[in-house]
Amino acid sequence: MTSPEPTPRPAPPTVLRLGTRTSRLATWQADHVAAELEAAWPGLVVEKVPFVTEGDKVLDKPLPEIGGKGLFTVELEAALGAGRIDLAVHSLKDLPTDDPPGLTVGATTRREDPRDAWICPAGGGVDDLPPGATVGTSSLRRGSQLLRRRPDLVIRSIRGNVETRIRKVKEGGYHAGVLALAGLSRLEIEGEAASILDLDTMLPAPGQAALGVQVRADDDAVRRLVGALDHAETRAAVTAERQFLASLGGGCSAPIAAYGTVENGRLHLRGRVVSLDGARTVEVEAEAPFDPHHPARAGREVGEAAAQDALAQGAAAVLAEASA
Ligand SMILES: NCc1[nH]cc(CCC(=O)O)c1CC(=O)O
Repeated sequence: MTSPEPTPRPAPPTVLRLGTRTSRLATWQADHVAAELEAAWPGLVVEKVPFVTEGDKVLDKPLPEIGGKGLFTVELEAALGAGRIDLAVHSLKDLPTDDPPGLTVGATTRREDPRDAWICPAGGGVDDLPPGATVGTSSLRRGSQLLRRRPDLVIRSIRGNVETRIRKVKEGGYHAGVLALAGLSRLEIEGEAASILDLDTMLPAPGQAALGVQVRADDDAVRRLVGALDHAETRAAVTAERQFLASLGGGCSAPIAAYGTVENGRLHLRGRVVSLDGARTVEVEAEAPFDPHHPARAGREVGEAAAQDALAQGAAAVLAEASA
């Protein structure tokens, strides 16, 4: 009996097509991933392919109203599935927790500062706003956490990319706004923040401040290349956060916050579900040993445990109100 010749490993492609949105933030993120890939794999060339998504086009409606998961991602995912691009770079928090068929997150890059920044021309923080002040945010997570601290505030939708939202607040339509600090630092405009919101006031969105590099699940060559950018501690933390969200049945627009950290060999998760009026909060914590070789395993376990705890404390009722 003759054993078959071993199949030679296909040579990695030397040119990768990277799909990205075209906002300044998305462009920075795409350039960052391209540079990291080219640094990790000498000889590799990454070409950017620009996309305009539904979320970029519809700017006159509040995000939760347009609804729909993957508002900023579906066009890229379709192109990736069809083989028109080899990888897609997203802000991980914009990426729905369920992988579309045939796609997977090949890398979660090292997370930056996950906190939210307070944009307020008058300076100060949440406690310094006058009674009844208006805050611009389209995020139910941000709006409900603000009302939890300051029930008198008026939350109003604000749309547009990072720079547009800062401009709208400065023009006086709102007393303040909330933006991810990571977005400001990538654009080198942290100076626009009046202050940074502490985690007790404003727990971040699952995946905030990490990038997700999406690839075809069966594309071993690209998975190997992109895998070099995967950061194990970030992978564990964001897997826990995204599992918490998924197990609670929430999408990116649900009033669900979560923040995972790895310290002293343990993965720790804080999760929070807040009613839209800020009156009811379910707060949970969970942890498990962190194994750098299987970071996602602990992540799923911790996220699921935290979600079950939240459900036992009535999270479903709090969320039902939000989706009604
Ligand atoms: N939904 C838009 C979006 N997606 C990711 C970021 C920030 C960067 C990040 O979290 O990685 C932002 C802007 C914001 O929330 O202020």
